[in-house]
Amino acid sequence: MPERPRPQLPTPLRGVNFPTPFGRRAVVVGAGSFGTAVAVLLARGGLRTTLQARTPEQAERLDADRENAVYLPGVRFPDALRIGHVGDGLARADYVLLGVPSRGLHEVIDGLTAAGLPPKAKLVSLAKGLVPPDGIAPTVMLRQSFGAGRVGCIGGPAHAREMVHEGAGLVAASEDEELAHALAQVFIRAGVVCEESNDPVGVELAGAAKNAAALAAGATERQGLNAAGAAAGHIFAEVWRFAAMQSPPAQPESMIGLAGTGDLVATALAPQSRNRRAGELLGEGVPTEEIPARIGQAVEALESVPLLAAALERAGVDAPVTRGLAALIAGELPLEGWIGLVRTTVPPPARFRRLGADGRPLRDRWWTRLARRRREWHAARRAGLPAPPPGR
Ligand SMILES: NC(=O)C1=CN([C@@H]2O[C@H](COP(=O)(O)OP(=O)(O)OC[C@H]3O[C@@H](n4cnc5c(N)ncnc54)[C@H](OP(=O)(O)O)[C@@H]3O)[C@@H](O)[C@H]2O)C=CC1
Ligand SMILES: O=C(CO)COP(=O)(O)O
Repeated sequence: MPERPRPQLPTPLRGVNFPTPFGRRAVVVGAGSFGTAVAVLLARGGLRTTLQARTPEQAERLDADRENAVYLPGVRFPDALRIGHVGDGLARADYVLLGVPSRGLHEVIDGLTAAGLPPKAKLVSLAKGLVPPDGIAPTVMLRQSFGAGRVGCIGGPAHAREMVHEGAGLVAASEDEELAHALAQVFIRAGVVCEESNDPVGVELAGAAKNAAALAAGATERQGLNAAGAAAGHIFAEVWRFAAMQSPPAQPESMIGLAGTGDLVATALAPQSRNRRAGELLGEGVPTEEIPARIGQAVEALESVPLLAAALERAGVDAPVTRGLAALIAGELPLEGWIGLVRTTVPPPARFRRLGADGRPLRDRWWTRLARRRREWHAARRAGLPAPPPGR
């Protein structure tokens, strides 16, 4: 695709002026399609950027070709973009962006200090999945080791190739305002819209939910588009209930804005979407273990959905559709059972709460709680799934 002139986007007006990050050093770890695309933008946006491939051989190839012929063919590297490999380490980096799929993040995060991460360097996850084995959001894992002020993530509709040539709708999220602003400024300078958010976990859960919802829709679309839409809607609502329980609670804007609904539409409509395609293959009866090789790239939802379902269950969230999708992926629920589940699940009704004299909601009456529990028990039984945890 030829390079087209990129729009000059205005830098958002703001009350606080932070120093501009231009000229500082960024390292992108992971030279897949998204890591490569982000590195191209950072270099274009004025950061002194190095893209680190996994091996010296891969790095040599990328540098000789000045393009990533495996993961992002046809995108020429800017002259300013340097190429290296993870063995080069991270000394002198101001920003380290992690462009590896979530299943590899644990290993990469554990190795950051040994790789010479400078004490003030900021860490930014690009992943849209959860980190095994506990299924935690990447920025939660990063903040446990490095503190919330150094950590951020990127979300939003951003297919790699289109982002480089035409733009995307990015969200830069961090609990640190300066970091969110600095990242957004670099992307805007590179010609790509980027919203600033202070809700990194909400943005990450929105990204994981959209991949799960796209896979669910793909697995259901042959049976009917209403069913596909219902599958996606149930999953969004179930993950949202979990997101609202986080500390600090996720914000609704993360789920309904660019990072959630916006990215879901981009993924569901994209002919090249890996997550939706993986769902379609499941719907055609292809066994889960054959799907990654057929797609040839990271399919986040295949690994994140089981982690998401377990996390929702641990948190006591009623999530029959996410649980059913995990069971479909594990081969424990046949396709007909999955479709039946999607077609018959009724979301919990709104809670019409009685208010006490102090204006606070009173606990539900015992028969209301019993009726809710019976409904959930019957839904699980119809789908052939274990009964949901009691006590909600
Ligand atoms: N592609 C896209 O359009 C978008 C992707 N994302 C997210 O970005 C993340 C990465 O996805 P994407 O780039 O598409 O994935 P790809 O499958 O295209 O590439 C993954 C890359 O990560 C490398 N890698 C894996 N483990 C390591 C490691 N331990 N050290 C160094 N490199 C490693 C792989 O190297 P090797 O080739 O050696 O295996 C490969 O280069 C995912 O979470 C995805 O959801 C987000 C927005 C858009
Ligand atoms: O996250 C993406 C676009 O924002 C890419 O989604 P797929 O991995 O399904 O292609």
